[in-house]
Amino acid sequence: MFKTLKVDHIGIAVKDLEQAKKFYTEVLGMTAMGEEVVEQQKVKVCFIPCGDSEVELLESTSPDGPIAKFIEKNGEGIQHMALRVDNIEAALADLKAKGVRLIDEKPRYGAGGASIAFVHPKATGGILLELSERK
Ligand SMILES: C[C@H](C(=O)O)C(=O)SCCNC(=O)CCNC(=O)[C@H](O)C(C)(C)COP(=O)(O)OP(=O)(O)OC[C@H]1O[C@@H](n2cnc3c(N)ncnc32)[C@H](O)[C@@H]1OP(=O)(O)O
Ligand SMILES: [Co+2]
Repeated sequence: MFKTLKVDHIGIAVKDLEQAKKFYTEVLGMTAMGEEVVEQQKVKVCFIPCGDSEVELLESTSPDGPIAKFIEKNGEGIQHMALRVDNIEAALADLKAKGVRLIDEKPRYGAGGASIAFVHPKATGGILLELSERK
């Protein structure tokens, strides 16, 4: 069994992280945390905490990365939603047993050392869903 605990973050695809950050810090007065490059996902990310959740700004590090492809097709905007789960292995096994279309059958490295896995938008009613377990 697994539990879905909260909205961990909302992932926003941006062309220029530095530029995008300014709205949240200068206009909204939020505090941006450090940046991290997640090679496997071909992204540079920056988290901006907001209460119990976070805004995740994502800039592609490669023209063939998922964020670059998303922006090419849709322009900048919300690219995924991440839900925090207490046990990602159990969650993936449960969703697989229910026949849910998974992008990742095994957890992968996520920013800040999280274990993450993506569920296909076709299985969720149109949202790219990230499951995230933080130790
Ligand atoms: C590291 C950090 C972290 O938090 O730790 C992250 O978040 S990394 C975040 C970046 N990494 C990821 O996003 C990895 C998971 N993403 C992926 O594997 C891929 O982006 C993907 C499989 C969702 C889509 O790949 P693709 O663009 O080549 O596929 P297609 O363009 O053919 O899209 C297939 C169908 O899904 C829809 N679709 C594609 N992307 C999205 C999206 N972000 N939200 C909602 N729907 C989407 C398309 O409109 C299409 O629907 P229709 O057929 O009706 O037109
Ligand atoms: Co994310």
